[in-house]
Amino acid sequence: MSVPTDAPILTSNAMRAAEAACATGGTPLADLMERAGAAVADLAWRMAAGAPVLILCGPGNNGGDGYVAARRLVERGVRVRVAALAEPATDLARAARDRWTGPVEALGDDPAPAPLIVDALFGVGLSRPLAADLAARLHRFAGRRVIAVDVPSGVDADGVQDWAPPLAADVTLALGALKPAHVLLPAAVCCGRTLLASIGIDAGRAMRTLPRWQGAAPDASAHKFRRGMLLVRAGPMPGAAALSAGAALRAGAGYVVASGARDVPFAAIIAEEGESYSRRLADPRLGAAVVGPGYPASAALDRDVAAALESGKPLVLDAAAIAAALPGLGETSAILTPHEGEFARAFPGLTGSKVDRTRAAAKRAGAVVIHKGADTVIAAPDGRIMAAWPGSPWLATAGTGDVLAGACGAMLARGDDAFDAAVAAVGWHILRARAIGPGLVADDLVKA
Ligand SMILES: NC(=O)C1=CN([C@@H]2O[C@H](COP(=O)(O)OP(=O)(O)OC[C@H]3O[C@@H](n4cnc5c(N)ncnc54)[C@H](OP(=O)(O)O)[C@@H]3O)[C@@H](O)[C@H]2O)[C@@H](O)CC1
Ligand SMILES: [K+]
Repeated sequence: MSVPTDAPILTSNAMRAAEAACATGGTPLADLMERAGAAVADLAWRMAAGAPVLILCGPGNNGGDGYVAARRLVERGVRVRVAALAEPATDLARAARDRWTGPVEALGDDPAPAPLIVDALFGVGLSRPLAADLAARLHRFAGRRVIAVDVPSGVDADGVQDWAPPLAADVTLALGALKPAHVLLPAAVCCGRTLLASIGIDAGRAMRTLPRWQGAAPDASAHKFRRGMLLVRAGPMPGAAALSAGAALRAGAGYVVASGARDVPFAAIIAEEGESYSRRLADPRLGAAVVGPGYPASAALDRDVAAALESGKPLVLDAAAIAAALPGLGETSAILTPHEGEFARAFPGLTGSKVDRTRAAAKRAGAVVIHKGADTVIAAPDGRIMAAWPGSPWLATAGTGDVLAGACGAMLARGDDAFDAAVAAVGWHILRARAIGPGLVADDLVKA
């Protein structure tokens, strides 16, 4: 499973607007469909490696792409069958159908398979779940190699509904831009490897996939305070704060103080017990503070969060500290790192896809939100969105959230914009997890 890095993502409405803008700009929609079909044909030609191909065409423009691909494949000498679910229902799809001169089978009850199936039944126009009888017909192709055109038919491209597609894809070719379904569970796993054919659409940069993480080396004149001084506050489970502090050092912070922690992973971390927390918060060299790892809701947490807010420093707020801080967050530059349960408690009443909900939460809080999970989404209050699918399945283990909070702190402490800091921290976290791989425990992310 993979998606292209730093690639645009559009909802189906935004996709239609981008299409319309293309048409207004002088590129007829038929040209877009021709480019889409050609890209599908090119991929199918490579994947088929000489074997026959069966193209399943739906009634809309997704089916239109299928007819174009069929014509292009035959031009390249591939044996192609086309099976249609219904007559084309759009002018564009009809025109594409008319230019396909081969036979069109009905997609009946017992369709003969082929080594490679191209699923061009439904794309962003799906408006309801697939009928059970169609799903049963498609199940018969299970085990064949499948290319999904734009999205696997049956998934909600916007990622709002969790409809399951009957036929998961080996490769999904997204057209124009990725859609939320390519980067959100449960649909993302059904897409297999997602590729993008940009087909000349201007998709903008507001919503994207994570860029490849490139840790810039500190500049030659860097010293420890310029690289960022971070304060991590420990609660009743100080091991969590120790992980955060260790991660912050690993992620590039120059100087890390763990207030209230005893056993820290590196001698370079200043572990302080006693009453120095407020004094440390007032240190003019301090770049950022982390509160929340290993710190359940309590009066003590409320006091520590209030002191952190009072300091005016950029903050990373994790776990119970998120709900504790929200009422007083104001203009504070902050990164909030909730997992699904914490998100639901901190931001009740939000609807839509994980992208929609995270965007709304960031706006409501006036802070950057990292909505953690296997399909992590990062949102800024100004509408920027970054999707981190696929992360690493090995990150689903205790303590990795504490590590992420520390990495966020390191990036914030060096003066990054909060969204850029969150993106860099998530990228760093995933890259390290992938490098370690099977059997990862959170300590490895810090120590390895
Ligand atoms: N974006 C771009 O730039 C480009 C986009 N292109 C392509 O166009 C695709 C979008 O095309 P699209 O809008 O025509 O919708 P599409 O997904 O083919 O389906 C709509 C049809 O399905 C029907 N229908 C819906 N649900 C159903 C159900 N459960 N069961 C049965 N029927 C159902 C629906 O009928 P209705 O809902 O009215 O009953 C309608 O007839 C896009 O994904 C990409 O592949 C490229 O060609 C070029 C450039
Ligand atoms: K499809």
